[in-house]
Amino acid sequence: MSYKYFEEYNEEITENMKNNFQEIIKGVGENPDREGIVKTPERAAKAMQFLTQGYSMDAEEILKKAVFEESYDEMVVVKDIELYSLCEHHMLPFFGKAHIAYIPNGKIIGLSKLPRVVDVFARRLQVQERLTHDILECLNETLQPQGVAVVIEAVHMCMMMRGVQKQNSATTTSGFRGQFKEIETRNEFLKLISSDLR
Ligand SMILES: Nc1nc2c(ncn2[C@@H]2O[C@H](COP(=O)(O)OP(=O)(O)OP(=O)(O)O)[C@@H](O)[C@H]2O)c(=O)[nH]1
Ligand SMILES: [Zn+2]
Repeated sequence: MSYKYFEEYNEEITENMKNNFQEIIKGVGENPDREGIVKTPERAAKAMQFLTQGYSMDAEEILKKAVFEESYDEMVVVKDIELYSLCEHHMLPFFGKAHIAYIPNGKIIGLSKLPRVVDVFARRLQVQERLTHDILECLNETLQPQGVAVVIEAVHMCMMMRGVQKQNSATTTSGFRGQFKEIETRNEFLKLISSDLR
């Protein structure tokens, strides 16, 4: 994945976060001056900014750059869009796949913009439900399609590495607007995302 829209780390934020990560390193009982760790606060500060870069992105701006007038009015499905996010409760990763479909209403969107919109909202502190909803509403408002659907399947490290420590449970969330409220359209979408075709 390339991040054309993430240009530079903010020096002041990096410095502040660096100091905080130094405290965390001390807190876990490590020596912050140990050779392998001495640069870790800065690396972690930069990693955290990368992982939350969605706050400085505007999804509608990204989408608007690639909206084309077109009379195609069948379902468009982009499935298996990998996503990485941080849960807002523990700041631990959750990750998985998003599947998106829409039925155009005179306008289509450049295909790459759908994964970009997923990243804009995933690269924040999130819960899976809100992530699903954010993507859905953004596409609905920007494209005003005949219908839009989003399904996200993800696993949460906060449920795997700690807490209940369940390694095999995955969470599915979904949202449907417009024609996808109709069972036949919804089923067609669900069938398409469960096929093995790539
Ligand atoms: N609905 C939802 N819950 C989430 C998500 N990510 C993490 N959580 C949950 O957020 C909840 C926070 O609950 P708390 O009881 O405040 O925190 P906790 O004591 O760390 O909870 P445990 O994880 O059960 O140990 C937990 O149930 C997590 O599983 C998410 O994306 N959606
Ligand atoms: Zn969590």
